[in-house]
Amino acid sequence: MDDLNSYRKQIDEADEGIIKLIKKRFDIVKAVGEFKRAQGMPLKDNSREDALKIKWKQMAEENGVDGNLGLSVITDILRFSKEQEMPKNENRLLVIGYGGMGLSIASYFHKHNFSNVYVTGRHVDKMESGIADAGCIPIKDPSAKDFDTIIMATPPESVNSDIVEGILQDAEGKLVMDIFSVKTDAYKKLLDYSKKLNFKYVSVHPLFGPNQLEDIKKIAVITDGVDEKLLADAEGIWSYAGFTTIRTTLDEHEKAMAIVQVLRMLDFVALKNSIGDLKGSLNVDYSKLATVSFEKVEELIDNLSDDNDLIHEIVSSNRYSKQAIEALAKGIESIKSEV
Ligand SMILES: C=C(O[C@@H]1C=C(C(=O)O)C=C[C@H]1O)C(=O)O
Repeated sequence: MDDLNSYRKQIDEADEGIIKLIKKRFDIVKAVGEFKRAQGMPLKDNSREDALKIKWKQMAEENGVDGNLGLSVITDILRFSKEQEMPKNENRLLVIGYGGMGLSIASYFHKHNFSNVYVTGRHVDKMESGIADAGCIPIKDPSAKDFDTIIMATPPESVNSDIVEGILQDAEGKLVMDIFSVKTDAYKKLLDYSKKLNFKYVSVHPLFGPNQLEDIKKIAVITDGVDEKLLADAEGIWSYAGFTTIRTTLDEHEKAMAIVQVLRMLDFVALKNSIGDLKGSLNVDYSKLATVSFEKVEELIDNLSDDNDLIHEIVSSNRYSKQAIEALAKGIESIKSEV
């Protein structure tokens, strides 16, 4: 037993050494960050990062450690390293809406260098602990005057609600962004408001769901009628936190969503219905023999079919939905003739 304790003591010492060296590395990275900012250089340097990854893999192997472990350690270090380099962003963000997307986005901003992230909503008092757990500040009856940027993480129909109207009344000169997945009625209404109330309006669409923020964080930014300076300001907010922004026109977004959202949703609904039908007519319990791939597909279908309102909203508001339905029907027809 004494031997085990003595080994563990040595392991603990080695671990402490690792942490201390990581801290030493972060301190140097911070200094690099200050140097680069003073020089006006970009903080991230992809070629240096690639070279480090190759070097760490080699170094690990030369020291009898699995090269993949070396690679995975430096990849993690680099991820945190850039956060060390970034100074806190003092932009005062107000997120309206504490649903899945609102809270995920607010918490992501908080975790990635934004120090002032406030969240509001109709029953914000009931959500105070959830919002605080996400590192953000719950606020009741906020005034837009106290913020720089307002992100509307609410359903599109909220543009007609007293709470949103109340906040926007005071938003003159502020940057307002919605994250609606369909850019039709609510988008037009916000556009009208922005002209009447003189706020800066940029419409964006996160191309991920509330539980997917650790993966790819792509955000579509609608460019129609937005000048370059305002576009850059809006993109700057997202990219500071590590989101990737993608410029698109309203029409290109609609067309792409006819495939990415409408076609996929209809296809899944059709698949769900036909799985049910075939299960009935064959009278088989297929689930016990389901493959991993099938289970993945079923999970996607289940996630989607929980949200009939969303499907309805997306399908009914996209002006290319009819074409998507025709394409789907044609796709099935062509299978029939091939088989
Ligand atoms: C510290 C630097 O800045 C960033 C952080 C790096 C690191 O942690 O090693 C490497 C490249 C940059 O993305 C640098 O350029 O050396």
